[in-house]
Amino acid sequence: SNLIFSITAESTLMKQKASKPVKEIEGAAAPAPRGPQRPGGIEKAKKNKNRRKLKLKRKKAKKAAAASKSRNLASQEIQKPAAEETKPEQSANSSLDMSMWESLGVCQQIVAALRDLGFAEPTAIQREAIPAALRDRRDVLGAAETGSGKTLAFGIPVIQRIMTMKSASATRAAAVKQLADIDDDDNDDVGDQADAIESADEDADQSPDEAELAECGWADGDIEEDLGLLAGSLTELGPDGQPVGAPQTLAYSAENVFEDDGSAKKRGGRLYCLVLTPTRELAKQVAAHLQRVAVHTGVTVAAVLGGLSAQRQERLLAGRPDIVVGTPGRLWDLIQSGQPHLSGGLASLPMLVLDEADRLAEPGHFAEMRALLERINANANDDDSKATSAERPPCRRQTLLFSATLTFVHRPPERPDQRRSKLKRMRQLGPDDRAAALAELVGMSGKPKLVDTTRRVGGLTEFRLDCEAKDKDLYLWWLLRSRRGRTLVFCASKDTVRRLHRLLTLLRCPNCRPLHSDMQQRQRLKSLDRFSANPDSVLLATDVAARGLDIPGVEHVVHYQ
Ligand SMILES: Nc1ncnc2c1ncn2[C@@H]1O[C@H](COP(=O)(O)OP(=O)(O)OP(=O)(O)O)[C@@H](O)[C@H]1O
Repeated sequence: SNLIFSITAESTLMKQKASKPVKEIEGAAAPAPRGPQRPGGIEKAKKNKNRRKLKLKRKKAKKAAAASKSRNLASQEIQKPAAEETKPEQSANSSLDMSMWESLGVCQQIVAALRDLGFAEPTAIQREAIPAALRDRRDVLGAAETGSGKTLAFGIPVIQRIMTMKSASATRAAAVKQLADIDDDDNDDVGDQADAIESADEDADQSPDEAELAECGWADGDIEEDLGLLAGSLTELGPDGQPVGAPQTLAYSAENVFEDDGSAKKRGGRLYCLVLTPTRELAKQVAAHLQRVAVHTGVTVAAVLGGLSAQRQERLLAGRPDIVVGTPGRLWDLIQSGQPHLSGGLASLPMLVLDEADRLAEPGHFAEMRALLERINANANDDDSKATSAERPPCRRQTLLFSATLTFVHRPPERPDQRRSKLKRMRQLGPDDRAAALAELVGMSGKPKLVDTTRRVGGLTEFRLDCEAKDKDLYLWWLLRSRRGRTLVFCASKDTVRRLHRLLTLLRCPNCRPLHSDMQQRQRLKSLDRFSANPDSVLLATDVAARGLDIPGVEHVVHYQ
């Protein structure tokens, strides 16, 4: 049958090929007969030549007539087929309803990129974190499981806030230019002028300088290799923050970064955001993700990775990307070596992101992360003191911390002096207190917005019941009496399972069965069967015995600790 199929397919193809030219010719003119040329038949050849000329003339005349006829037709009608051809590709995402993003306050340039990616709706963590970070400018502590879209939950507010800050800085620069152009001796508002000029000077100080770049070892050779790590788009923004003209996708090159007419200097600027990730791979992934969303915004992103040579890193950072993504170790090395974009940028860093903070808090990373945080926080404090002296506008840093779980604060980093007491204190904290403790560690300002979608996975609701040890049995009994449905009670030891089984049987708790590793296999299977078969039953189990069991329809899980 394979053979038959293959022949059928081929003959269909051949038929199509054969029919196509026929169809085309039918619509135009009759094909010229292609007979074999007999050598020596000059007369005949001449006749044939004349005939071909005549046919060519007729064909041209027909074509001209058709063209003039078509000119008289409505232009839309002529272009219709071409438009229809491109339509399917364009309409794939253009029909998406992006109103949910808009309702979160996401700007058009970012919505356009999300549309290109086919992301019609925000995920749960994005729905909650974006307005808090973007509209309310709050610090955010976000917890959501892997693959839930955490990168854009912090990435969108970061990119959009940078757009706003850059636009404000462009407005200031324009104001300074205007002021410089006006020769106004009677200007009362001298203070304002001075402020505007000062901020313009700050901007100018942060522009890339070619001599500085040369010092950093910039050479034309490897520029192409860097393109994948430093990319973005260029959209000129007007004073109102809206794009002027069509967005241009940028492929960075030597020309458009350093040898243009000065626009590169305008583009390169301060460090707006530092994103810390625990691994190189994640840094690369996060940077790529942010770049895709920033494609129409003019915001630039660079990943500083452990595997890159120091020279290449210097070159990347010499481009003064708005966002730098990297691991704490590598970033700390660069800061210590005095890398100007990073060291200078920390002095008044507007935004800080900790991605996968639970892993960043592990001992392997924590020493460097703490050093980095201390440096950033020290600078922020310096900045605050300057702000009060009215030399500069106050710059409150916004911190966004995301993690797969917030439970990592159970395992705080080693602090030899306070180790025991702090551990003990953390264990006693509830989720909100834990978040607050973490916020304090990172140096978050105010009360951060806590967004934890892990507590709501699949409609799961988690409660904790605090009580005296002597009242634990009473509360368990109360729980089992007040909540009907299949209930699994995890116990820490076999002895507890035995004791609770005896107690609950005495208290006439119905359909209560034990499960632990000292039981015979037959008894264990019986307990499991009864529990699975009865929708209103209780299984008292050690976590070792019950691990990996897949029992459908469990209504309640109790951790008897
Ligand atoms: N709103 C959305 N709609 C559809 N897909 C999305 C949306 N947001 C993110 N994604 C996609 O979901 C995938 C997971 O996103 P992301 O990497 O941000 O998750 P994560 O929570 O950070 O996971 P991890 O912990 O593994 O890093 C990515 O491929 C991303 O492109």
